[in-house]
Amino acid sequence: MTDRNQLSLDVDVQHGAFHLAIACSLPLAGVTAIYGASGAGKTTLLRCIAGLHASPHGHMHFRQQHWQHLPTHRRGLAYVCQQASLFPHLTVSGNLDYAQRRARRAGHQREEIIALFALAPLLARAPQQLSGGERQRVVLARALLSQPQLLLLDEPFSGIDQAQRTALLPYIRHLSQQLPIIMVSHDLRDIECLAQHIVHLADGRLIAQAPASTLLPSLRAHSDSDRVAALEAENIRLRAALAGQQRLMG
Ligand SMILES: Nc1ncnc2c1ncn2[C@@H]1O[C@H](COP(=O)(O)OP(=O)(O)OP(=O)(O)O)[C@@H](O)[C@H]1O
Repeated sequence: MTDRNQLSLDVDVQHGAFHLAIACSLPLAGVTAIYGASGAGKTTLLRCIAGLHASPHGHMHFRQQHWQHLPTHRRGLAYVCQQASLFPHLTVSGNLDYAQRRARRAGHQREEIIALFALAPLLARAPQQLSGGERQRVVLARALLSQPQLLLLDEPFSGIDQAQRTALLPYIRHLSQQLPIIMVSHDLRDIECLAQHIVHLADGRLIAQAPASTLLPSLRAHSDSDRVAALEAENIRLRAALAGQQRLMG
């Protein structure tokens, strides 16, 4: 049996040529960030936790419950995928009502959630009338209406601009004081702002996991040198293209 405050997992998933094999225990407090480059397997790992990818030979324990063979809807979690959408034909209020009707337990906290996400002025609007940040607040509120024990967020800031991102951060920080969050991100700024613990993946493998304060300095140093290398490569490409054009023009 595992610690009550940990999610312990051992997953092994093959997607064509991609192989994810991860065994670790994640703290169930605050925000745990799953970090890595594009294609590292972050979303695949999150979907395994959600029960959306089967890993028949592994194991998964959440607060001493066996999750290995439990379907998604019985795990008591909420999963907010990248660019999660709202029903376009329903207002914000209608979207929340729909989620509440589908919740397993009787929802008594609708008003609380509306206040928490400052949604009162938006209730009568259609999803098309919301900014990206407002839409994300509704998506998070909708996820919370199911009263989850764990919230999974896949790139919660994708598709929204810097100002909206800054406005959304305190909502997620506040939520993380109420329930554990596991968040996928490839952006160290988000992780710095939110995460207490980091799981670093590369090519489907666990590279490191540690408290954010321990791991962030080395991740920052790596990401700076990656950025410099990418800029240099772009510079070389542009100079070669320019030289080619000059040759063509004689
Ligand atoms: N259903 C699938 N079938 C086949 N290959 C898949 C499937 N899902 C993901 N992959 C592949 O698995 C690898 C990991 O994908 P995943 O989405 O987990 O990476 P990621 O780290 O979340 O990347 P990103 O940051 O770009 O979203 C990728 O090479 C992807 O093409």
